[in-house]
Amino acid sequence: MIRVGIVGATGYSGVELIRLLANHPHVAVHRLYSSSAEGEALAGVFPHLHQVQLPSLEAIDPQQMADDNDLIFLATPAGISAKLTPQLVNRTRVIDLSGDLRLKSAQLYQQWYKKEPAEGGLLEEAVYGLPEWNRQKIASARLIANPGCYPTASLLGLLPLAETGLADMRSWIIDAKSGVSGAGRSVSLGVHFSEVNESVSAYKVGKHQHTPEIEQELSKISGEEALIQFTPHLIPMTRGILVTAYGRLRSSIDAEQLQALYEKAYEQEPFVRVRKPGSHPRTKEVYGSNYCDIAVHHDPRTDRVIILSVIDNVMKGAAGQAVQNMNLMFGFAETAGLTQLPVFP
Ligand SMILES: NC(=O)C1=CN([C@@H]2O[C@H](COP(=O)(O)OP(=O)(O)OC[C@H]3O[C@@H](n4cnc5c(N)ncnc54)[C@H](OP(=O)(O)O)[C@@H]3O)[C@@H](O)[C@H]2O)C=CC1
Ligand SMILES: CC(=O)N[C@@H](CCC(=O)OP(=O)(O)O)C(=O)O
Repeated sequence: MIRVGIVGATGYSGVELIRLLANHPHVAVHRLYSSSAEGEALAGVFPHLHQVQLPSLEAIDPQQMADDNDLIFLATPAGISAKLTPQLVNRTRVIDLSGDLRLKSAQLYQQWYKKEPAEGGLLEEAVYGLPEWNRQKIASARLIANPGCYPTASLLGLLPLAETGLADMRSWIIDAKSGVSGAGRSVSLGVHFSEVNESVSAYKVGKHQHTPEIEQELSKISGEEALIQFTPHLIPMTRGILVTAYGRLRSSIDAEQLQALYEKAYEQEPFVRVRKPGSHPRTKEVYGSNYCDIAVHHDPRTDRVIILSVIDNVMKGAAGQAVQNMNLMFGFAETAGLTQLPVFP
């Protein structure tokens, strides 16, 4: 059994990590840390955890945290990991769920997150934790930058095409919709029930912090500079992301070839399911699971490729993917603790 500590256990990704790790065969949830509720029981924050055996919330003390845990998950807002990780990484392993360590360029981080970047050495060392495309590096890493929720759905959808060199990497428009849990648990007017319910809105148009992350990873795999148009929308539901991506190819490919390309790319992957032609995945069909479901279409009239990709933002978009990364880092079965089927209906 490895000893795992979670910082940010009182948040949505943190409590989802607990749900997954409570049933993990090789993990003990050893320590929980909080910046606001030290000394309290987690069940005081989350009554659904009443009578579940869990450690109480402790103050954040990096020295002690490194001594006490084989792995620390940082399920904290942007800006925290940049400060905590340098004190942890030489002494324990770290999986950061925030955006602090995903961008290799400190200047891009500053520009899109409007915060002080982590030191250069950390940005260089952090391994981008998208297992389907970076499995080997993850397995030997001591520091993982867990991908963002929108990038996870977008990249799993686009990378098989990006890899072939067939796609025009400056032509892609990514239209994405997210449930409200993507914004985390803290209260704000933007996620107030009466403002979100029965309404759909775009936000951060042309300014969303996941834009450079998606471009960075598309560029890495395609070998050319990707430039995307990314627009996120908020939808009145709790969990789920639907990405609809539109792009052009440099040379024509028919629908059967496109389908075969995706089926081959993901045939060995436990968590990516390529749908049959004509099927349109719904967020409900991955709810509560670590699956990403993808469908690919070619519209011969406009000569555009349309990719649909759905995930549960708290699972494959955050905690589920973090557990998948942990499994790889520690040599456990990749699916350990992650075999839940989607909750349906
Ligand atoms: N929700 C989602 O779908 C996704 C979230 N993420 C990322 O994961 C991270 C966590 O997100 P999420 O769980 O939604 O966020 P929440 O807002 O739900 O929870 C974040 C937690 O961080 C802790 N925290 C706040 N300030 C500090 C601080 N100064 N020092 C230490 N801890 C602090 C809080 O716990 P306490 O008060 O107990 O310290 C809080 O409960 C974020 O970086 C987010 O962007 C990534 C992908 C998807
Ligand atoms: C619905 C909603 O608000 N979603 C959040 C998801 C991003 C997130 O979780 O932040 P990082 O991945 O950058 O850490 C947003 O759009 O900012």
